[in-house]
Amino acid sequence: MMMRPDAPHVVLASGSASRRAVLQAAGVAFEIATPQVDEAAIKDACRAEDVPVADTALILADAKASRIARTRPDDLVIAADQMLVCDGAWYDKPADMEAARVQLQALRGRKHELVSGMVAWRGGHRVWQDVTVSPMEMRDFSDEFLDAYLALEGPTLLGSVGAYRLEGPGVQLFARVGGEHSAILGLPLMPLLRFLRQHHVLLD
Ligand SMILES: Nc1nc2c(ncn2[C@@H]2O[C@H](COP(=O)(O)OP(=O)(O)OP(=O)(O)O)[C@@H](O)[C@H]2O)c(=O)[nH]1
Repeated sequence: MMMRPDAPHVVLASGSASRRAVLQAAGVAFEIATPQVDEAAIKDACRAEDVPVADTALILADAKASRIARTRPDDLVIAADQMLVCDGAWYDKPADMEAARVQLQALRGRKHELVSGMVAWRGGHRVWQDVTVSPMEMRDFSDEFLDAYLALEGPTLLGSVGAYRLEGPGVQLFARVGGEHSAILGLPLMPLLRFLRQHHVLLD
């Protein structure tokens, strides 16, 4: 591992397999803790109060990190939240495959943004935050393509805010994608790794 010998214990407060895989592949040693947070209720409240999408992502990430940090004051707790915005409308992880179809048809042929908020907590408070925006543009794919994609990927799509997985055949949905690959998958590594080096977790 690329960890400093005196590194604090790192905890990823997430139930996302994609985030876990991204951080593991980057050579960071960490423990997983899955926070119980009613994300939908927080999102609804933020939407009702016209909270900007980037602030909403940070509020959600804070909710996850603080739940875990409460019992681990000495650990470095990292959490993230990813919002999808298309022409001002917020989209969430689809509830079922029909919702995934409807969502992909809504995003087809249009631009959308993935807004990822990340926070780090230590000693009972936030010590770092980052917001990364990934500009995405879907091509105007056919219903025949969409049917084939949904049949191929199945329920794995329900764990993704966009109802797609860029790292698989989902890449065929796009005309162009912007920013870091890891940011699209839900954990922007460039800002996070920079912070981990600054916070004496990773070797510089
Ligand atoms: N595999 C994959 N996952 C994606 C992609 N785009 C978005 N996601 C996932 O979509 C999810 C966004 O929803 P969030 O509410 O931020 O996170 P979550 O899945 O609830 O997980 P928590 O961190 O526990 O909140 C994350 O798990 C992202 O990793 C992608 O292209 N590929």
